[in-house]
Amino acid sequence: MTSTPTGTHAHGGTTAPILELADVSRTYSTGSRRRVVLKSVSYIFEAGHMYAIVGPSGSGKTTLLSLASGLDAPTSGSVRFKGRDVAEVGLGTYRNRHVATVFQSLNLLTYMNAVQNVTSAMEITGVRSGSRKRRANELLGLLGIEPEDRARRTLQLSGGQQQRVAIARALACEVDILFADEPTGALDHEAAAGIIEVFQKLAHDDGKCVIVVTHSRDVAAACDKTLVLKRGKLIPQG
Ligand SMILES: Nc1ncnc2c1ncn2[C@@H]1O[C@H](COP(=O)(O)OP(=O)(O)OP(=O)(O)O)[C@@H](O)[C@H]1O
Repeated sequence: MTSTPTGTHAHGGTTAPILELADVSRTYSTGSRRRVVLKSVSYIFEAGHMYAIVGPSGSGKTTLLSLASGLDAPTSGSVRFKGRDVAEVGLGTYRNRHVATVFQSLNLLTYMNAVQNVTSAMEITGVRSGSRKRRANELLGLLGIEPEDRARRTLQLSGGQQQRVAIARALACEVDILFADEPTGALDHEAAAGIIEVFQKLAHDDGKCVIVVTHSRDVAAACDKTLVLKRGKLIPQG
């Protein structure tokens, strides 16, 4: 999809640079061995767009997501949110207030039920207490979690249901950027299509920036832009 000079795109929403990777490198050192996973990666992500990051296993996709979401800091270069270095914003503030992440490992609180998982995340991001439970139920419903399953501890839910609860939790945070690492990995075709539709609405109707790491061709095809990570470089396709 192409942006017009006025900052609108084909879906009618506005676009604006929201996240910038500026000359970002990440090196891991284990013993005497140094491995450069990202080499001076620069890219500007815009609000209102959905991006796919693809690449071979071990190419550094999760590393890139960790840096962009403030979980990890680059060895050199900077990650900028709305023009400010996230180190200056504070990694904790950036993670809690401005971005939400669906991890491959989901990180659900398994002793809590689905609704509690969603509302506890809202508490951290400062969503008004009066509306939390209603919004949690709304999102879980949207993602196909039935009322009786919402009250069960997430440990008792299937892998696909847990993945959808993790997505509901991320959506509940009302942040500017949503990161997701293989968000459809545990889902069948129909459920995956539903998730993709939710992500597209989030980008195109609500003006969020959605960045998805995926091995799925279907997910990549549904995104506005695909970026390939290969030999430490991030290469836009098309
Ligand atoms: N904490 C770490 N310490 C040392 N090396 C690491 C660390 N995290 C990742 N690596 C290495 O960095 C490289 C990139 O890993 P990363 O998990 O980012 O790749 P990926 O593209 O997400 O892989 P996959 O598609 O298999 O999930 C790999 O060689 C990995 O072994």
